[in-house]
Amino acid sequence: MPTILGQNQYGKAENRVVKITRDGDTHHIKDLNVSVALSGEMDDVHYSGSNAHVLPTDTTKNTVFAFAKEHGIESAEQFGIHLARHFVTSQEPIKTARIRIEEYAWERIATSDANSRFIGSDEVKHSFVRKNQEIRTAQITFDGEKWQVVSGLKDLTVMNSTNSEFWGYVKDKYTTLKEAYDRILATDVSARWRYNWTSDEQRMPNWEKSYEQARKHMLHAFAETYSLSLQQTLYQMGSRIINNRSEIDEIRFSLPNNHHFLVDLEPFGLKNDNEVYFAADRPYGLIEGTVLRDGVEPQIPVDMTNL
Ligand SMILES: O=c1[nH]c(=O)c2[nH]c(=O)[nH]c2[nH]1
Repeated sequence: MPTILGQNQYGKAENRVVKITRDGDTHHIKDLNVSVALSGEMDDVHYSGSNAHVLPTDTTKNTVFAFAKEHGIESAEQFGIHLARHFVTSQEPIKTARIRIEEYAWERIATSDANSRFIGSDEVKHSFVRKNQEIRTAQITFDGEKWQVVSGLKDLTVMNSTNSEFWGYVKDKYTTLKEAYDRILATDVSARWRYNWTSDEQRMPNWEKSYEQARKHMLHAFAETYSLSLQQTLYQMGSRIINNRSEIDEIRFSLPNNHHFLVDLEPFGLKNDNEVYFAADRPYGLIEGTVLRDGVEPQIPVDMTNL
């Protein structure tokens, strides 16, 4: 045969499942985008078209919705673990399941405003505004023995309006950038972190707490680092998480440097004393890197933070 089949996987991508949990008249929302990718003994379907090993992608979609009802959605990670375990243990030919999840967060609309027409009503218990700050991500992979859980977030937009400098860099004949001793540092954080939990189902991390803590540590490190480069800030954010969270061994960041250029106001006879900036959307610097616990092998793919 002149050709052979290489890596392959299949499943239903982007199942948008919204689960409302009713606790009396107080409701809770979980809003997920779930992508299923299965792989295993799938040579025949590719070579001859025999579907004998193929669980339809349509079934994987139905399973996502049925599991939301049967198991509930405690956390993105826990939900992904249920799904991955189900596909690998219920279907002989399926050897590995990878579940990718994006979670969109919602928060209750606060109605403490004295003028609110909702005061005294039940509205606050079932009215939500989508938190547009960040999207939470989770990827769960199970091969029948070992688990790999990589959680993360994207589009977490942050800015320091001072405490950032950039100078002392290489200058060649094309360099025009002026050294900055007080600049804006802004980025949209995309991060993926890997848990060292791989097998003992009795000792799973607390996924919700771990996410909140990882997010908190990266934000605190961003705010507290007096930055000489975004690269330095990246390392501080990662090492703060590794040092404070023993369940996390590796974290990878993709950080666009959202440039803010001082606007020349001289033509209008005005002095710009680091007050008025042009926020450029492109091109942007792109600073990416992994921070690891010492002695640990990296496993998060280089491109994963761009998903
Ligand atoms: O924090 C930065 N890192 C760079 O590598 C870089 N390069 C550049 O032009 N501006 C910046 N800023």
